[in-house]
Amino acid sequence: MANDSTDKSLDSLVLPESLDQVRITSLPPTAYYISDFITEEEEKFILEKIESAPKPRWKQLTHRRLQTWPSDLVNNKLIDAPLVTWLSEPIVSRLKSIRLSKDTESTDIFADSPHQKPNHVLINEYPPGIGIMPHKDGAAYHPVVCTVSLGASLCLNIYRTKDDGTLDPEPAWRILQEPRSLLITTATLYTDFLHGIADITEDVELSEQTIANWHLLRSPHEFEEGRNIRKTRTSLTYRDVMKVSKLGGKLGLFQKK
Ligand SMILES: O=C(O)CCC(=O)C(=O)O
Ligand SMILES: [Fe+2]
Repeated sequence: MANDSTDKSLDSLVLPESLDQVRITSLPPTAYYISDFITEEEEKFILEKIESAPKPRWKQLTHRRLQTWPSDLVNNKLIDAPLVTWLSEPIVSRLKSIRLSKDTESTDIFADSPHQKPNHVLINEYPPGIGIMPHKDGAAYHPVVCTVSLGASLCLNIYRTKDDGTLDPEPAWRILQEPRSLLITTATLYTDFLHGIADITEDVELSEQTIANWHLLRSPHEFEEGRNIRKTRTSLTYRDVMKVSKLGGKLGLFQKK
C-alpha cells in the first residue's frame, strides 16, 4: 500500500529542506529537480492504478496514449471535481509540504496559484522511440508544472524560439528525468521556452556537460557511458487549471430556484 503510515521505505525518502536547494541553476528561471520524490512502493502502486484504470480512461494517440484526470478541459475550463486519492495522496500533500526557501515566511510552489494546489493531472505513457513534439503548455494553467516520472528515465528537451519567432530545432538544454523524480518548471521556463521529448530509443551523449541537472541526479553512474536506453516511461503532470466551472451551475441542475 502506498500509504504514508504503512510504507516503511518512506524512512529512506529524504526530501530537500526547501526547493532552492534543488534548483537547476544552469537553466533559465526556474526549474527544480528532486531525484527521490516518491518511493519504489508508491511508484509501483501508482503504476498499477494507471494500468487498471477502465479502458475508456485512455485516449489513444497515433503513437502514445494518455489519461486525463479528473477530465479533459473544455474551452480551457475544468469541470469541478476532486482528484482521485491515488493521484492526490501522497503526491499533492508532499508538493505542498516543501517550501520555496528556508525562510520562515516562505510558501510552497502553489501558494500563488488560483486554487493553491493542482487540480488536474495528465498521465502520458512513452514507449521506447516515442516522445512529444516541442510545445508550450499554454494559458489554461497557472504557470507551474510538476512532473513525476515513473518506470524509466528519459530526457526532456528545452527549446528556444529564434528571433523570427520560429522554433530553434536544436534543444538548448536537456533535463534527465529519473523514475520517481519530480521536476518542477515555472516562470520563464514555462512562458518563454518550449519543451519536448525526442522520438528516440536511446538518449545519448549524457554527461555533466550536456545534462542540466546532472548534479541533482540520484544515479549519475548509471549514465556513465553517456547512454540511456529507453524503456516505457510514464509521467504524471500536475497543474492548476485556472478556470473551473460547476457543472450543476451550467446545466441549471441542483440549483435552488
Ligand atoms: O511527459 C513529460 O514529461 C512532459 C509532458 C508534457 O509536456 C505535457 O503533458 O504537456
Ligand atoms: Fe507540456
